[in-house]
Formats: sequence, C-alpha cells, structure tokens
Amino acid sequence: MAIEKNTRQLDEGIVQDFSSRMSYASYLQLPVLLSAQQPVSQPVHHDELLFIIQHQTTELWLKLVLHELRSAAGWLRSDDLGAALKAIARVKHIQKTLTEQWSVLATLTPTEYAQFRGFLGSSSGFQSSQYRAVEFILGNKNSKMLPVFDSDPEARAMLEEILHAPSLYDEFLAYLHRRGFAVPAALLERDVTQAHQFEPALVPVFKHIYEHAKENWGAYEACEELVDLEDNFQLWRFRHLRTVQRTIGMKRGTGGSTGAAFLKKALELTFFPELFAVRTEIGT
Ligand code: HEM
Ligand SMILES: N[C@@H](CC(=O)c1ccccc1NC=O)C(=O)O
Repeated sequence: MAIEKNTRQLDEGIVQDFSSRMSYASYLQLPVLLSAQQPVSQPVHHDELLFIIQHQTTELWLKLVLHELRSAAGWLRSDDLGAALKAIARVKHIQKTLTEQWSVLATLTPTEYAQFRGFLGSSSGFQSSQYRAVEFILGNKNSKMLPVFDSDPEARAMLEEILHAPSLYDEFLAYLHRRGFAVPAALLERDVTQAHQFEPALVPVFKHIYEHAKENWGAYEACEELVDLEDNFQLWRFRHLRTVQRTIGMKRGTGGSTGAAFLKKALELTFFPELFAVRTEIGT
C-alpha cells in the first residue's frame, strides 16, 4: 500500500506483546544502561550529560576493542592469522569512530566546562582501566600505572593479568618465529611485563617481508595492520590533547598531572618501533 497522509502503516506481523517475550529493552538491559547517566553538578549543569555520555560511549567501545585485541592475540598464538587480522580490522573501525567522536565534545566551551569541572573532584580518564588495558595489550606496559586501581581489585586484577601476558606484538613476533623468520631470541624470551624496546636486529626481518611481500603476504598484511593500529591510536591521543588544550589550556589535570604537557609526552611513545624504522630502509 502506498504511503497515505505521510504516515507509515504497520505490517500485519509486527509483534506488540512483550509480556512473555524478549524485547529490545530487556535484551539490551536498557534500564541498567540508561539509568547510569547521573550528573554530579548541583544545580545540574546542562552540559554534564554530554560529558558523561562521551565517556561512557568511549568505555563501551573500549570494552569491544579489548575483547577483539585479546582474541587477536590468542588467534596469533594458535597460528590463525586470518582470524587475528579480521579482529584487528574491526578495531581499526572502532578507533576511527572514537577519534571522530572528539568533535562532539569539542562543542563544550571552556566556560561551560569550568562551570561543572569542580564537581569532578580527582576523577580523571587516567583512571580508566579499560584504556590502560588497551595500552598494555598493544605493548605500552608500565606497572607504575597500577596503584591508581588499588581501590578497585577487579580492575587491578584484570590489568595485572594483561601486564603479565604477552602483548599483541609479542604474539606476532612469536608467530613470525614459528613461520621461520629470524626474530631475535632476546625478543622471544623477553620480560613481557616491560614495555617493548626498539630491537635493531628485527628491522632486517621486516625489510625482508616488505621486499618479498608476494611470498609473505600474510605477514606483510599483518605488519601494515599493526602500523594502522598505532597510527589510529596516536590520532586518538592527539585529538584528546587538542580537546584538553581548547577546554582547560595549561591547567593541571584533575588526576594530578601537569595536564597537556603530560599528555604530549605520550605522543613520543611507539608500540611497534621496528615497523616504523623499516620504512627508512625500504628501497635502499
Ligand atoms: C574536556 C574533556 C577532557 C579533558 C579536559 C581531559 C583532560 C585530561 C587530562 C588533563 C588528563 C591527564 C591526567 C590528569 O591529570 O587528569 C587526561 C587523561 C586521560 N583522559 Fe582525558 N580529558 C577529557 C576528555 C576525555 C575523554 C572523553 C576521554 C575518554 C574516555 C578521556 C580519557 C583520558 C585517558 C584515557 C587519559 C589517560 C591518558 C594517558 O595516560 O596518557 N579524556 N585527560
Ligand atoms: N582530567 C580532566 C577531567 C576529565 O576529563 C575527566 C573527569 C572524570 C572522568 C573522566 C575524565 N576524562 C578525561 O580525563 C580535567 O582535568 O579537567
């Protein structure tokens, strides 16, 4: 039937009685999800809801990123490169969404934020356990990050587990070793609770992969996927830094750090240094 009065007629079969059936709201636990936005400002500031939802949506996506990256590491461990690459591809799309999402928060002016910032106390994104877990699994291990989670034993235990597990890169290098590539033994036996440090002897391994891509397509593709992951991660960090600069300038952070100056230092970090170093060597 054609549309009449610019109003859509409902199809015959549309289910309407959910007294004993699973509904949208019950499957998604919407009463729990949608009751978790509780502004703390008094009187409630109009813009605090934006601030809360921006963070909560980020945490939801981080939950999926973590799920995918942990699975990807596991798939590499069992030599299932295809499954690992599929998970990483999904993570890359989530990262793009998260980076784009900063533009929503950028509509919060410094004046508006200053009107409710005081109510946030000492809370800060620095205390995000899921964010820290993602950093750890990508290889930016740092046990000094743990004490802020002492009052949250579950979060601390989750982080300790990831700290003591091989990172995604550790798993990739072990995979390459099993496939016959000359990955330095020091890397395969390294203390995985520490941040990965640049290993010059790994660069020729990647040079070989890049220069013989056709014969090593899986490894080559994985290298490029990891470069994308790092690139995307840095873009998120950069947008965070710019958002911080435009909302609080050079103020100290609520978490106690120097603020923008502290965040800027993270832009010097790298997860996969040899994958960037190999660029200099290619074609020479
Ligand atoms: C107006 C918005 C924001 C401001 C002014 C801001 C400010 C800051 C500052 C100053 C820090 C340094 C730690 C501290 O002393 O507090 C920090 C860290 C952090 N923030 Fe934000 N932030 C904002 C929004 C967000 C959002 C939306 C997220 C998403 C979850 C987020 C996640 C983080 C994370 C994960 C860290 C730790 C970064 C690291 O360890 O390098 N921030 N933020
Ligand atoms: N660190 C921010 C406060 C902040 O952005 C924040 C506060 C509570 C929960 C998450 C936050 N996001 C990122 O740090 C500030 O210094 O203004």
